[in-house]
Amino acid sequence: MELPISFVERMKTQLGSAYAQFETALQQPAPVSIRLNLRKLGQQPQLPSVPWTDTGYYLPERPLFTLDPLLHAGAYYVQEASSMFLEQAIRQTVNLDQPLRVLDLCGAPGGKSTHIASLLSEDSMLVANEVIRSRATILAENVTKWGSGNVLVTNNDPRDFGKLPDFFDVMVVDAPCSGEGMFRKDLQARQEWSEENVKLCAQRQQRILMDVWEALKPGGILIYSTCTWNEAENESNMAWLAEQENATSLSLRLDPAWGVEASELNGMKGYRFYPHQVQGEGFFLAVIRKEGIAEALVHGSGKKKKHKLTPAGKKEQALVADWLIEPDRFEWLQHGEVISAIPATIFEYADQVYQKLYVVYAGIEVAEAKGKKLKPLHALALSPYLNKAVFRTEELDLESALRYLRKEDISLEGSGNDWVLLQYKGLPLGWAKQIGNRMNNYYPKEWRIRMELPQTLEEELFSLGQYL
Ligand SMILES: C[S@@+](CC[C@H](N)C(=O)[O-])C[C@H]1O[C@@H](n2cnc3c(N)ncnc32)[C@H](O)[C@@H]1O
Repeated sequence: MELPISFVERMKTQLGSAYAQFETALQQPAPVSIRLNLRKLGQQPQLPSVPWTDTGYYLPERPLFTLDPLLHAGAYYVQEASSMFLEQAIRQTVNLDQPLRVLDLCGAPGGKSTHIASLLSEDSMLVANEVIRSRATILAENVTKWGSGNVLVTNNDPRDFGKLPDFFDVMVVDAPCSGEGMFRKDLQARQEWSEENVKLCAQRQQRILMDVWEALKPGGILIYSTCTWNEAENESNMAWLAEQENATSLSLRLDPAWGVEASELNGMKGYRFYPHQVQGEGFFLAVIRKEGIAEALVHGSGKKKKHKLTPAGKKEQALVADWLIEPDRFEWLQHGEVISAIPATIFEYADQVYQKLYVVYAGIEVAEAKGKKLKPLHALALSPYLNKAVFRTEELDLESALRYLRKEDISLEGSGNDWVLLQYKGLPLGWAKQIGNRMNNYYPKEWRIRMELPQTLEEELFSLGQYL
């Protein structure tokens, strides 16, 4: 692997005698890891676990993930292991038992957003943001598959968050960076790297931090991370932030067996991941507290306010309410023909987000109402709040599941005129509609598997199911 010369020089200075081990590790294949969605999968797989998270596992090799229906069902997320350290940062510095408002500023494709969503209580709200429109769509897709009802996906520039001063209890800024930690996986990262680019990245990160700082509550927690090793984009940026603003660095407890390295610059602490010390890619994380006293969270002010979110019509609501388990936990909303549900406990805050930002997706999109016709939406199928009891459900084998996910015609015994929930290994994949003896495939076109199926389909090609 060809590494940029000035990168090598700098890493030699940074790592000293450990440089040779570091370079050897960079020649090895990157480990493959996944993080489970416990709302969907109860069992622990028979796989070695990622030590700093409760839900991360290493796989022996990189399988054909695309051909695992369980991935499309949102049962797990393919995520690089070091990044799962975010869980330690959150668990050790945030009280997760209280309702929180959390922002994941640089969210796409959704590794950290889905992880945060799994850690938060159901009364908390996560705003998963991505500035690039096409990437915000991918983020919304992954958040929808994950199925948490309390996430809003937004498509805004960091500076737009200034319109929500002192709003968030926790902010995660997983900043765009020079990507040195991805060198062994990503040829483009190696080719695009330059000292000049490192400087530009560091400046952009400072701008991003300044833009969102105002939206963090006094006493709130900012978690900053990158997948690069140079000091300019990491510790120096934290020290710079502490010079500009009233910010304190927080320490995390480390288990020495993890191999994570603690660093410090001007009193600002950071945590570094090197491939010769951990089973994961390059990563840096730091936790900062904005000084000041946070006010207690009160849900709703009691005053009548003009809301941007429109309640669903009583008639429509009555027709679809039993499509969710615990329908009373939700506020039912209508936007054009789409009826959706959002946890009542986050309604007021979600409305404030709608007033100020561009929301791409929110809560659970339940149904489309066209005149008297109601169509269940894909997000409902993927939501753990779906009330399966009110729908006809059919279990698919691997081949039919993959054909369904490719949006091909599938045939099932039956007749009538019914919405049918299709499942694989007990997990919903999406909807089909029986019309007479025909079955119409309602899998979202833009999400379909485009890859041709191999001649013989064996579960070992990959299904997480083989490890359960
Ligand atoms: C490291 S990636 C985020 C990965 C994501 N957090 C995850 O875990 O899946 C950084 C993201 O920042 C976005 N980004 C690029 N420029 C940005 C900017 N100026 N402000 C905010 N985000 C930006 C990129 O589009 C990219 O999605």
